[in-house]
Amino acid sequence: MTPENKPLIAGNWKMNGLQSSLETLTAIAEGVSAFAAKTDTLICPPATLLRAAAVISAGTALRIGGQDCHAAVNGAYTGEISAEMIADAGATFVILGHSERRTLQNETNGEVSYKAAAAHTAGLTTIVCLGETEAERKCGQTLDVLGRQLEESVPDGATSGNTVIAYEPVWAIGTGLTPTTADIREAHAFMRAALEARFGAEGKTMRILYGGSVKASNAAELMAIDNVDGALIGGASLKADDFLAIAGIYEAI
Ligand SMILES: O=C(CO)COP(=O)(O)O
Repeated sequence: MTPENKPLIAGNWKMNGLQSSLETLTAIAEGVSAFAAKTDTLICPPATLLRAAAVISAGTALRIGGQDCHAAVNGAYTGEISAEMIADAGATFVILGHSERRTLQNETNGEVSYKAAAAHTAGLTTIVCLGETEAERKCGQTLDVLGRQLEESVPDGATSGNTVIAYEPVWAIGTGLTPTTADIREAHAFMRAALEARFGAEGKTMRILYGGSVKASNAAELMAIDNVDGALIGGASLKADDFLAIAGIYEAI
């Protein structure tokens, strides 16, 4: 990582969060300042809370992101949200290609790449998610899948400033299961090499997060693995204490 690229602890609230959840966001925004010298922090709430979250976090170290955007700048796309709208709400990041979207919305690598290019144009930093299914892992295809997803989902023009990769094995999401340390090390080393081969120095410093059943009890061990530059957290980001416990682990390192 470059000096300006600290580890990133990011929370994905998925389809969770009402106006009352802004109390949690406020507690997180207040709490992360203690770790800001060593760690970047981000919460991606549902779209309905984006603007309020951006207002609450303004002036704090906490960054706010969307969970998806459309590839088009604007137009007749009922129900969709553009990258520019996310930026206009005050957010600076967007998660793209999450496996829940790849699976439920049949989102393809190509679509993720178009969305990422649109997000970069709007000035957003993208978190491009990838990861193998349980069946792919069992067939020994994990690295092939990661290589293809990286190649096809990350657009040309990606830099260490505008792009973060998140490795989220599909079978580890919300299950309490995580890959072994050796498996994560192998996957992240493989992705690092692929990013360097394609993006040179930028690929060397692009952050690669691990996601999938990250909790306060396993975060320190997971974040200590080579080429793991932070975490993308689902369930454990919904409670301020849990999220802050994870965001604080770099203080001890
Ligand atoms: O999908 C995830 C984050 O994007 C991970 O979810 P969990 O942390 O709940 O396993």
